Amino acid sequence: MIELEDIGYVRSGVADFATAVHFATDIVGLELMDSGEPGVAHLRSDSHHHSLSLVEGVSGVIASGFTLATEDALVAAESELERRGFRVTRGDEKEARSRRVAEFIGFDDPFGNRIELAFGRQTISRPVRLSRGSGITEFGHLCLDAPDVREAYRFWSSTFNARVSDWVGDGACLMRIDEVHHKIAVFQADEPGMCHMNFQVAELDDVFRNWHFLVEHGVEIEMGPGRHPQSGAIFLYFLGPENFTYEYSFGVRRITDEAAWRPRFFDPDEIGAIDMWLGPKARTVSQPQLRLSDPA
Ligand SMILES: CC(C)c1ccc(C(=O)O)c(O)c1O
Ligand SMILES: [Fe+2]
Repeated sequence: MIELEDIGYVRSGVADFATAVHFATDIVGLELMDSGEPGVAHLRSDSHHHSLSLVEGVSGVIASGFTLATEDALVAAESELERRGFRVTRGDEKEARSRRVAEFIGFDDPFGNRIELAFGRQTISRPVRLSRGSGITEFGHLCLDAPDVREAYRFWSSTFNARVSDWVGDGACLMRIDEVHHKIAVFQADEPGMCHMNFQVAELDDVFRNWHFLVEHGVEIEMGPGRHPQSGAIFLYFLGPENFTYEYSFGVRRITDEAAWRPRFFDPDEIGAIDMWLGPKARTVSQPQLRLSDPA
């Protein structure tokens, strides 16, 4: 069993680099860090150097990064994954530098999502300088696509310390690795990919201020504002360039009594299964418009 310390970063390829960087900064509000690498933009949301990297090239998610607590844990994880039959590669110095980590390994999960495990992620002491007043406080969670969500849960819970917090039918599984209701989610989709990347905001008002801002700037709102019955968070999903879905949310539940928590099963065909406010795009999970990464 490999103990994930935290979620770390998303690395995503973008064909139109300038447009994607403009969106991540001026629209989403992330801080653009000086990467020192042409064609790579690091976007900061919290005390870490970055949580999103945009890499000029082929469009689509490159990897999802997680942190481990120690170098020994990384070495042990490498052996453990190899023992389980995964082909593990170790990042070289240049690649580690680009991720602002000391060391990392990478492998493909059983569905084709590239996963990286890192040790020694860089912390920045000065406060974040958000590009606009979006109220972002941290990278909240990432949601991966997989064709079989139950199978994905089996992978995450048997390989890592991921525990299911809630299910939405067979369509979505929300998993925690610490007290936060979920930091990893899996959403049913035919292909591997990134369903969405979530950023927490400081107050409820930020969700609504951001909503107005996004609408005024012609950004496609995919769902919300609404409230998830699972984490209890007020959410807003919107579509960035190259089909990259962002989510802002506020007020995610913390599971403080680990022994007492029982995962709940929400029926995707039930009204309000993922939005207690019954917003137009969120009546049921089985509706095709909830394919967050595919707005068509
Ligand atoms: C619809 C997706 C998978 C979803 C469902 C529930 C929550 C939550 O409770 O916060 C999410 O963040 C989601 O992204
Ligand atoms: Fe989410």
